[in-house]
Amino acid sequence: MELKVCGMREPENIRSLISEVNPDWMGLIFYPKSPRYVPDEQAAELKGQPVKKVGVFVNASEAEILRKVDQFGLSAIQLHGSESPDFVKSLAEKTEAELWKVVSVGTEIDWKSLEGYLPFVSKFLFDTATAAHGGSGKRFDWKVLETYPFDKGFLLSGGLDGESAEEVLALRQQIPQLKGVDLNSKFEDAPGVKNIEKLKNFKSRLIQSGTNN
Ligand SMILES: O=C(O)c1ccccc1NCC(=O)[C@H](O)[C@H](O)COP(=O)(O)O
Repeated sequence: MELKVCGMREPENIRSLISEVNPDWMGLIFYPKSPRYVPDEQAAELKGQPVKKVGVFVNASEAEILRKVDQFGLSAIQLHGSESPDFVKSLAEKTEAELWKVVSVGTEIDWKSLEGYLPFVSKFLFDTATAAHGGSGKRFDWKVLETYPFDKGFLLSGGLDGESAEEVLALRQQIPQLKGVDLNSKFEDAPGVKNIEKLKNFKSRLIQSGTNN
């Protein structure tokens, strides 16, 4: 299973994350209204960190996204707003970075509306719909994923906590397209500061169950 730890910002905390947790992905939030917002001034320090970085954007312009890809050395772009398939297509023509489309989940999902993204995204990420867009610490009802109709892999997000590992693994038995998890506010000591022990514990629970691949 892939592990993404989102909302990182503090250099010391990032160094501990990489050396002690070694996630597949580290999320940097470029949405100015987020309490986890990463300002441009941190680019020089964060760009060289030895972990794949995914930038989180909410309805940002194409130029802004491409600038951050370069500045921060992003390997992936997480589109967390209402970006259209045409917007994603245009971006795909201009960057080598992977594109991830977030699906904000309320009570149901219109699978047909996601078809237009399929040629351009490497994965979907399902998160709980809230006014703040992300980082809510709230779960949605995972039952809506039981009818997931595509081969494309996806990440599960939204309110995952230390107790979620076993439930995630059980869900993966049902839905093999579930390729990984996205951890954020439930693993924080403060916005943008992760509790490394909690993350290590979660990861070891995934590994102990023998499916961390
Ligand atoms: O985390 C934020 O502050 C945030 C704000 C606006 C858009 C996206 C944001 N986070 C992106 C993520 O991928 C989070 O990990 C995801 O929303 C899950 O967060 P949580 O429910 O706290 O686990």
